[in-house]
This record gives sequence, C-alpha cells and structure tokens, in this order.
Amino acid sequence: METNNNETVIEVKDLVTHYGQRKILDGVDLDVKKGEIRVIMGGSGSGKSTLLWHILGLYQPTEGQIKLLGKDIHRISFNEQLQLKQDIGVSFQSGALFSSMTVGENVALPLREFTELDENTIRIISRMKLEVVNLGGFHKLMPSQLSGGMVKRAALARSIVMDPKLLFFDEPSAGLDPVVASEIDDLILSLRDTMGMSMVVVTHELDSAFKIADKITVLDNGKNLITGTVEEIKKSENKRVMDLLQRRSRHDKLNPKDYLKRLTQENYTLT
Ligand SMILES: Nc1ncnc2c1ncn2[C@@H]1O[C@H](COP(=O)(O)OP(=O)(O)OP(=O)(O)O)[C@@H](O)[C@H]1O
Repeated sequence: METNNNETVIEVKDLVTHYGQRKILDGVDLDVKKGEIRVIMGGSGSGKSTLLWHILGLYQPTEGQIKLLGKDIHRISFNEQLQLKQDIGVSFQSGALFSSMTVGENVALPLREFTELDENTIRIISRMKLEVVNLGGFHKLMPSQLSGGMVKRAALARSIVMDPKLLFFDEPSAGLDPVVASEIDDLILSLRDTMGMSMVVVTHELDSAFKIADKITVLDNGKNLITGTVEEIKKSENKRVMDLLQRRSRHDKLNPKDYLKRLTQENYTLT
C-alpha cells in the first residue's frame, strides 16, 4: 500500500562511514515517509546492518546527516535524545527475550525504564500489546516455553509497548518456517495500518520483502544501488539487482566449462 502522507520521518543524507580504514557506507541517502515500510536488501556485507546502527545513532558516521522525526540525531540535546529514544522501537535478531523473566515482564521492560506508570497500568499495557501480536494470555509463560515464532512476536510486542513512531527490524523472519514468517509479515503490515508506524526492515527474505515493502532500497558495496517500489525492483534490468532477486536469465549464467576454465585461470587446483 502506497502512503499519501508526505512527511519525511527518516532522512539520511550522503552517509559515509568507515570501520578502520575500510569504507563501509559510501554516500548513502534514504528518505522514508510517514506510514511507509521501507525494506533494505543487499548481499551479505553490503552494509545493511551498519546503516541501521547508524540511523539508530549507535555509531558515529565519518560524514553525512541523519534526521529522525525532523531532528538531526547528532545535533540534539541529551533530553531530546531521550525523547527520541521513546519514539523508536527496535526489534533485532540479537534482541531476544530475557530468559529469566516471564513474557509479560519482558514486554513491560521499556515501560519500567522510561515511564513512571504504576504497576497496574504497566501490566495492563503490556498485556494489551501481547494481544496485538496474538499472544493474549501468554504473559505468565517463560520464553523457553514459546516457539520461535512466538518469541519473535513477544519481542515485537516489547518493541511497540511505548507506541513508537518509528520501528526498526533486523531480519524479522529469519529462521522461521514460511507459514510463521508470513504471520510476522501480516503483523508488520497491520502495525503500519492500525498504528500508522513507519518502519525500516532489513531482510534477506524476498517473499517477505515483496509482501510488506512500500519501497525497497538495495545496497551494494555500501552504496544505494536502487530504490523503488516492489514493481520497479522486480522490473529492474540491473544485473546486480537481478542477481539478488535470483532471476537472472539462464543464458547469463556461467556454463560448467566456463566455470572450470575460470577456476584454472585463477590457479585453483581440483582434487
Ligand atoms: N564492528 C565491525 N568492525 C569492522 N568491520 C565490520 C564491523 N561490522 C561489520 N563490519 C564489516 O562491514 C561490512 C558491512 O557489514 P554489515 O554487517 O553492515 O553488512 P550486512 O549487509 O548487514 O551483512 P549481512 O547480510 O551478512 O548481515 C562487512 O564487510 C563486515 O565485515
């Protein structure tokens, strides 16, 4: 669904960053509108996670500007940073649930950290968020009692418990079977539609990207290779994009003879 709202909520301009001497992001621009789901794709090592971490302010870029909700994240006061933090939800692969806490306690964590709400209100809000992700009634369970898909949904409930305006996902459906992955996609779409959240989703999963994206940005070697709607990306004649979509035509593929020749030229030995 294309959004009509023109308010820009994420604005990245000419982002350059290095790890040591190595340039990892090389002039990346990104412009995400309110209520938009932007999917970031690209081969392994193309800089997707690095871009996400920079947008979240976890790393300082070498050059460039990042504005979230109209605020330059490197030029705002500490108090403004705290405010901004509350407007942002993050659901990362590594952000698993704490195993020693119940599902409900996990979801309630941000409310305890950022608000002075009383216990009863915290409990009600966290249970409501568990309802949103179809885990109503599961608050007393321990994470070890949940399936992989349920853990993802509970983590999602935690990331939306503060009603963020911006939501960031890193590989939301990685490691899930296709049916469960598709449920997560539906959930992402429904959060956009019911709560008007704007989202950036990094994923390798083509099916998922095509299902949820308003626009897709493809990174290649730290550069923005292409940005477009799902249709535009699907139609792209760019070879790197076609490779990524694994729809390169058969005759473009190396035949076995050429492949062996190339291996020998590169001094590989076949055993
Ligand atoms: N902390 C770090 N220090 C040095 N190099 C790093 C660091 N993190 C990532 N890199 C390198 O930066 C490049 C981009 O990594 P990044 O994780 O952003 O890529 P990615 O597109 O998210 O890859 P993947 O799809 O495999 O997760 C890679 O070559 C990686 O090896």
